[in-house]
Amino acid sequence: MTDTPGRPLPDAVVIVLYGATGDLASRMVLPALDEVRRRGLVPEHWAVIGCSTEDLDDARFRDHVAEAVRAGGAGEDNTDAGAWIERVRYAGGGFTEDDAGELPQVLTEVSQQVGDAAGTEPLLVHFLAVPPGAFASITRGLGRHGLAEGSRVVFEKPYGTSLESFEELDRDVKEVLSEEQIFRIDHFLGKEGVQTLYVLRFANQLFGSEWDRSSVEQVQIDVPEDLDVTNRIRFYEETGAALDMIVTHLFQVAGQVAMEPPADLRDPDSVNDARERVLQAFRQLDPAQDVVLGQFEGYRQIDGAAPDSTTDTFAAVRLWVDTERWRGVPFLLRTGKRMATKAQRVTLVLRPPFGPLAEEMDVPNTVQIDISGDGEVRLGITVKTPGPELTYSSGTAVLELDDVPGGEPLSPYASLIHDVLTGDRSLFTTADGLRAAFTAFAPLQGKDRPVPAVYAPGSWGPAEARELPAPHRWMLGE
Ligand SMILES: NC(=O)C1=CN([C@@H]2O[C@H](COP(=O)(O)OP(=O)(O)OC[C@H]3O[C@@H](n4cnc5c(N)ncnc54)[C@H](OP(=O)(O)O)[C@@H]3O)[C@@H](O)[C@H]2O)C=CC1
Ligand SMILES: O=C1O[C@H](COP(=O)(O)O)[C@@H](O)[C@H](O)[C@H]1O
Repeated sequence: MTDTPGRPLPDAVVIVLYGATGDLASRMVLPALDEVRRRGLVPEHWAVIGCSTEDLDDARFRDHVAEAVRAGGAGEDNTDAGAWIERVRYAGGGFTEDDAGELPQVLTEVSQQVGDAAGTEPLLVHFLAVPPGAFASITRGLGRHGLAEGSRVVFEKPYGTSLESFEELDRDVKEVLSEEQIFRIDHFLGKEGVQTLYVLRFANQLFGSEWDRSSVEQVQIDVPEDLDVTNRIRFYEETGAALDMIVTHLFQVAGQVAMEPPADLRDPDSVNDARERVLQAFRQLDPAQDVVLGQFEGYRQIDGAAPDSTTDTFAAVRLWVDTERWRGVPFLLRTGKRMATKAQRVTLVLRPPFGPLAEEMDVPNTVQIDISGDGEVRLGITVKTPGPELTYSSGTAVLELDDVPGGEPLSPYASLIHDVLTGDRSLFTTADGLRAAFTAFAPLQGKDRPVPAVYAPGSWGPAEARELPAPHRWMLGE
């Protein structure tokens, strides 16, 4: 078992996974539960209960878990997974305020077993991998059926889709839970590359001393995807790229880049506070100057899309962070579906050097952090071209994080689940942070929202988006 320094795992835990047969639970959460188990990041005494609407028995649900874990890529030698899966229980009938289904009975049995074995009452974790429309009803149910007290509750995204719906949901949730019990997931914050951002900055004077407007000309947070949306068209028609990615993931990553130094990096509240506080300095987006939306050609022909749909499948924005550190430095955020490539990169574009070479450098230095997969740090630097002449070449030095001695990257969901178990809230969004994010984003949900420009599938999005990073280009392409 591995505790976060200063943050022990509880002696015993029971995790209830709501929506246990759904897509997210099957593809992400169940494999991540096995990952934390394999890595020794769960207490000795732990159990999982799946809760969903489907009519299954324990045996059939265990088959489902085994298949999810196998498909999640645990590897051929994951033979001991059977031991925990054999203890998994299933509670059918769903769970709402009015009808708790089979859960109370199953939970009583499992808590008793785990508690007896551990000699202490287990911590109860509720993981809500259910459609957002069910968040409020399940939370009220936790209160009404006596399952809220002392528990931790994980909410999937989106926790609200506008400032108003966020406030309404948060009001409902807070009638039952305190802020300290609430863990709002943004899985981008669990990525190794995103977590390395502040360590890179605060542990290395080389970067820490330059992490402001005196050295950084612009910040790019670029997440192009080549994915299609055909299999998620209902969700996509209601959401679009900006709401799905910008106000959620990319704003949080921007907060991670832009935050002021936390008082104590080992204190989750202090880290969380620093990141979420800077969101309050995000200026409201200006749709006329700073936003380009796009829709890929052919989107409206997808079965399920409205023939006159104005849903955005691409969004690029120029965000301004009104703090002393970042005043005047554009944060350029871009994402879209069916683009030329799939990548996830944060780039700090540095100002030209002072001194004798200032006029000669036409390729800017960059600090790049790849936040996909296990993460990578890349330094775009200029060196003397080896040879007899004094000429210059730009190159990239790459550090893959899984090559770091002792490094064994965790997937984002495994990392965040471990944090829930230890009660570390540093990588979870707060109500104040989300309020600030939705406030900055609100102009994109009003009458001034731009009409999406059409772009060719497989491209870098609408041509208009090329202007946003001027005088530079999007570092990943076009
Ligand atoms: N899928 C993904 O890639 C991602 C999903 N998310 C978020 O994860 C959450 C789940 O999404 P996803 O897995 O795709 O959705 P799914 O529809 O695939 O799964 C949700 C499951 O929850 C069940 N459910 C609904 N209400 C209840 C209830 N009251 N009690 C117990 N179970 C219930 C549903 O049953 P039934 O079908 O019978 O209603 C369904 O099995 C959403 O908040 C989504 O926004 C976030 C990021 C990515
Ligand atoms: O939440 C979401 O994230 C994915 C990208 O996630 P990643 O695991 O590939 O980093 C995105 O494709 C999806 O539209 C969005 O809902």
